[in-house]
Amino acid sequence: MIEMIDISKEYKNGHKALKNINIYIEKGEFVFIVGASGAGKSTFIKLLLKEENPTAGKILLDDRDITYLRQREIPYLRRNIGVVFQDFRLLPNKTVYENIAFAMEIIEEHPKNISKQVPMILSMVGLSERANNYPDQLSGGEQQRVALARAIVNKPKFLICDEPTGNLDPKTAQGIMDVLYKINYSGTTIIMATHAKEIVNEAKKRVVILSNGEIVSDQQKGVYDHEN
Ligand SMILES: Nc1ncnc2c1ncn2[C@@H]1O[C@H](COP(=O)(O)OP(=O)(O)OP(=O)(O)O)[C@@H](O)[C@H]1O
Repeated sequence: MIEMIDISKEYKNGHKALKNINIYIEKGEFVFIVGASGAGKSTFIKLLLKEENPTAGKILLDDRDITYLRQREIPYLRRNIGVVFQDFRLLPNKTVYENIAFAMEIIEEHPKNISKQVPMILSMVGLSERANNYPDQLSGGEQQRVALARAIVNKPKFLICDEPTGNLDPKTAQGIMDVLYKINYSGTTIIMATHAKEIVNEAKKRVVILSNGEIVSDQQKGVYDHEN
């Protein structure tokens, strides 16, 4: 589970990006975080990834207080949280296989596990045929599948996605969503920040709406029908 208790974030320039956020995300949930540009979605995600610290409140991850972590405690978090961004962020000089394997190498997985796990994940995201291609030889949708494979190869409990379909056409985006639903079905908790109304409204999942740094709606099988 992830829990935020009375979380606020004020940036150094005095801007209050999040105000008194209270949210509890159960293991296995799929949660959309939506809201207009500037509503605080990226800040919410940065707090979970420990890229920013809150100015008030508490964050719990599986009952462990992660509000303030020391540098040496961050790897604990990174093993539990996979992450995917709008712009894929693949390593251009590594093949698809190597990009995914690299995520396992940095946590010092045994080479035997790597050579077993990477082909399995590639098959799960439908990219077995592309293992030896480089990122610039792939379509946007394929690159995002590689990013997804890399994010889940170490079996994190949580997958955080920041606009994962933002650079993709609707059909390709739907393909990415299908992979995300499959990952969620296998037990991974997913938190996805997005502007993609159609995807949110079709999904019938939990929808949390942020507006000016506050949660203004939090509904199971929710919809995102606000203007902008
Ligand atoms: N490092 C920063 N310093 C000061 N203000 C910031 C910083 N990062 C974000 N903000 C401000 O905080 C508010 C929330 O920003 P955030 O990036 O979380 O919004 P968002 O909902 O993700 O927007 P978008 O959909 O455009 O990515 C905005 O008004 C933004 O200008």
